[in-house]
Amino acid sequence: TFFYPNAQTSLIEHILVDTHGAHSSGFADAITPCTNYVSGNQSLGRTTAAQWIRVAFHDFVTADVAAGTGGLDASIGFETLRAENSGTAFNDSFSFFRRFVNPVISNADILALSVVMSVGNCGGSQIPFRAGRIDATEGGPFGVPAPDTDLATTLSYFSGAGFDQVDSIGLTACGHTLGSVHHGGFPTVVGPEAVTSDNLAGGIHLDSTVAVFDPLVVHEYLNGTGQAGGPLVTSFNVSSRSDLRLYESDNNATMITLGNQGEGFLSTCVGLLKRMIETVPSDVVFSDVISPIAVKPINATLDFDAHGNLIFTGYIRVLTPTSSAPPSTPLFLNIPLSLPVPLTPESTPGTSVFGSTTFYPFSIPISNPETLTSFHVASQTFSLQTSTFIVPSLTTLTTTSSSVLNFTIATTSLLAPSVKVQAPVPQQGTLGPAIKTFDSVAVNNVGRKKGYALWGGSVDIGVVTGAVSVVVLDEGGKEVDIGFF
Ligand code: HEM
Repeated sequence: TFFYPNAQTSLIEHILVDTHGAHSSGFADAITPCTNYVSGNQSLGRTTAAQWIRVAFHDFVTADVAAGTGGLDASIGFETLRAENSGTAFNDSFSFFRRFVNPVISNADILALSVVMSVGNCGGSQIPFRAGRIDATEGGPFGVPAPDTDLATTLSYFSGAGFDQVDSIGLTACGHTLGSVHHGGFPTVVGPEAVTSDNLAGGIHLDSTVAVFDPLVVHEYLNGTGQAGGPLVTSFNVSSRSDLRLYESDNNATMITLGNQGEGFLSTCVGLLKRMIETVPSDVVFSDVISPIAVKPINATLDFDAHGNLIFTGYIRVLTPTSSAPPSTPLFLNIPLSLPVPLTPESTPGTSVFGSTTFYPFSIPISNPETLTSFHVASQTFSLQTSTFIVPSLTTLTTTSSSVLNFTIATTSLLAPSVKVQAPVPQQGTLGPAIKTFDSVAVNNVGRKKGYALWGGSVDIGVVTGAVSVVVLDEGGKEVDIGFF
């Protein structure tokens, strides 16, 4: 499959941009509307968008930036039984994230992306997202501030993660614009009187707009209006007033500054939350920022149709910003030595905070694959290779409890291709999957078709939690083609 600009960016951009309507990834369903609780009954009074941000905070704050360890590495998945990680948020989130983890999207990247998505889809501004986080294989150190943690200890936890007092106040205010403190999990902060028939976990909102990422928490705290900063300011239990201690620690100077920023608070939060999700172990190499792609080939690949003919198939997705009119001129796909192929859009668009998306399916017969070195659409050129491809119609992953992958690869070369298969699989101690790699998978010649040699192989993977990748490598170990099943 031809991924633009590469598999990791393309698949993450899909989660970020294809949020609603046609071809959505399903990720944003969990936080749509932003009051939604995806892991249980709506009457519990829990909200998924808020949970995701809190989970990322707990993963981050035990970082040791001086040592270059910890941070956003999904170690939190192994730490859910710790008292400092009280509440259902951690297992709720990882159970939902699980199916989105694959060989090019780590648990930690999904967790970081969940922050970007909660903030960006619930009223906040877009946090630039970079990929490449590496998952921890075990729990990390303790050190998450709790409601009864004293100020000095709280500040020392933040400082270990690279955040000074001003940063810590700002980050906490940004986090506490969404969600609640629940009696279920925090009975020493919120009393049993919060529990009602439509609020069974007894959540008291941190500000009056529980599901809107806005500056209200700061204003309500400063003015004593609405939720007055929330239960961590107002708790009946003085020792549980951790937000009050933190906010007052510089005589409210930082909170007043944040209040004076008005909507500018949202940019402050982008900066702080970006730093939070980019606090990672020192061996992480980040990708470029993954931004919405205007003209995007999707699932573009060579394949054989039902009659055994070679086709070039897939979609072109065109993203139209909310402010502009949808594309009106017909779109053409140009391939070398052929007439332009007019593309007809699907009737259902996709929608997102970035605008609307129009999907143009294509399936073009190819008689001279050696000339298909690039294709052009909407004045953009995409280069590709056609000497080796994983054949989608001849590749299957059985989705019974134990999965078997049967794949077929087409090559112009008569040498057997070198194949690596990777699969997300369950692991002990966390709901986050681990990636299992099958190197140098055996292949057999299974015939010829349209000038290609066909190679078949099979991998008995066992339990699989998400998309499995097949990678064809050249002699130098460089990726020639990759497909997901
Ligand atoms: C002194 C530091 C902090 C303390 C002691 C603290 C403590 C807490 C507690 C006890 C809850 C209630 C959880 C529940 O009932 O489910 C909570 C909720 C929350 N916290 Fe913090 N927090 C701190 C800083 C932060 C930071 C820096 C962020 C993120 C940037 C954050 C994000 C959240 C969010 C989004 C919620 C709502 C969760 C939900 O509704 O499920 N917190 N916090």
